[in-house]
Order: sequence, then structure tokens, then C-alpha cells
Amino acid sequence: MSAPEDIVVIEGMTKNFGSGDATQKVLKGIDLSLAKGSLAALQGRSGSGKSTLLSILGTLMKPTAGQHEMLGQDLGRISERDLTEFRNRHIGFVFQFHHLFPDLTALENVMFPSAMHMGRETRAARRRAADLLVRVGLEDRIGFRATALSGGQKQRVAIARALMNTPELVLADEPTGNLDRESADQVMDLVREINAEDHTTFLISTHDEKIADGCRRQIHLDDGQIVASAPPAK
Ligand SMILES: Nc1ncnc2c1ncn2[C@@H]1O[C@H](COP(=O)(O)OP(=O)(O)OP(=O)(O)O)[C@@H](O)[C@H]1O
Repeated sequence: MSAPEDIVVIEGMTKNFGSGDATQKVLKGIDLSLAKGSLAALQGRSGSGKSTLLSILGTLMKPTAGQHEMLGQDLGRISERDLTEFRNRHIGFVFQFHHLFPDLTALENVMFPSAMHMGRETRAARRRAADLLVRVGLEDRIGFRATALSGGQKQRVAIARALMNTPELVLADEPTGNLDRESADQVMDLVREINAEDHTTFLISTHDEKIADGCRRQIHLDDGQIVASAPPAK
């Protein structure tokens, strides 16, 4: 059952890859809810299904079975077109490898999601993108091409880009996996600040205990099942 403060609820979620004898059961019945404003780590050994779960939560992949609700909408029952619009409007993504366009500037990279989001005029988008880059501490890198940024700076641009459309939920798949300790800690400080100030909900998959400890909830996946999920701090 979902509580009013839950923005995401999944029940009985399964995901199989392949078919017949080659079927691989990757998610084996996941029940999970995320309260608005939560900051949760998704932990588990390599191959336990973390990226698969994030892809489904991000509506980038369909589950084999199970219920998926977000913001009160049953996402299993809406058209592909509406799902794309829903994703652009409500979900932001940060990946291990930043996926910035190398020849675009930091500002242009951050503005990119707004190009897919009808109705936001360019001047307002530029202003918001610039404000976000200031917020992530890159005011002196706004006009730099992505190739001229350090790994930590690129990941901060990726966070700004994820926030461009003011999503309720940000899914981050090993966002610090490619960074040195200091840059990883800075990225996590930034995530904590955004979470505290904006109440944006974050789910972060990580192999890094320090990053997981910096979250207010730890969800452990083992072989496609949740084996522990510390209750959210109140
Ligand atoms: N598109 C796919 N087709 C077939 N099998 C897949 C696909 N995506 C993932 N898998 C398999 O699902 C299992 C879980 O993969 P997943 O990437 O979700 O794990 P993970 O916990 O994120 O691992 P890591 O920590 O190494 O990133 C793996 O055995 C993987 O080979």
C-alpha cells in the first residue's frame, strides 16, 4: 500500500532477460516505495540488478511484471508518448559516465533537456541553465566545452542537466564511480544540498560505502531481491 508521501511505488516487480532455457531472472519480485524528498542509496554486488531497477524506475525499460506508480500515475497503463513526456518532465538521470556532448559548452549541455520539453522558451532556459551551473559551483566554466572540464566538473554539469526540468525524482547510476575521492565527496555534498533545499528525491546506486553512508536510507539488492531497506529517516 502506498502512503500519501510516496512519490514512487513498485510492487511485485520482475524483470527477465532472454527466453526459454536462456531466461535470466534479474529482478525477482521487488516491492519498494520512495517517499518525497528521500535520499536513498541502492547497494548490491555487481550483477545484483541495480542498473536494471534504475532503468525501470526511469521508464527506460519495461518490467516483465509488476506495478509501477509514480506521482499517483500507473505507468504500466500510459502510452509510449505520454511516458516520454512524463519522463522528461518528472525524472532526471545522472550516469557514471556523464554522457555530455563533448563539443557543446557546459551551458548548452545543461539546456539540452529543455529542447525536448515543449513550452520552455530559450531565454528562460538559458537563464535556468546558467543559474543551475552557478548552483553547482561552475559559474566560471559556463562557456567551457565539456572536453575542457575535469571529471568532477563534468559530473556537476550532469547533475545540473538532470535538474533542468525540475524533476521530482533523480536516478543516479554510480555517479561517483569514475571520480577520485575528493571529487566524489564534492558531488555527494552537492546532492545532499539539493535534496535538503529542494526536496528532490534521489536514488543513487553505488559500490562506495562512504557515498551510501551519506544517504539517509540504504536499500540492499541481492540477486534480484531487496534484502534490507533501512527505513527512511524522519
Ligand atoms: N539488456 C540486457 N540483456 C540481457 N541481460 C542483461 C541486460 N541488462 C542487464 N542484464 C543482466 O542482468 C544482470 C544485472 O545487471 P545490472 O546491470 O542490473 O546489475 P548491477 O547490479 O547494476 O551491476 P553493476 O554493479 O556491475 O553495475 C546481469 O547479469 C546482466 O548481465
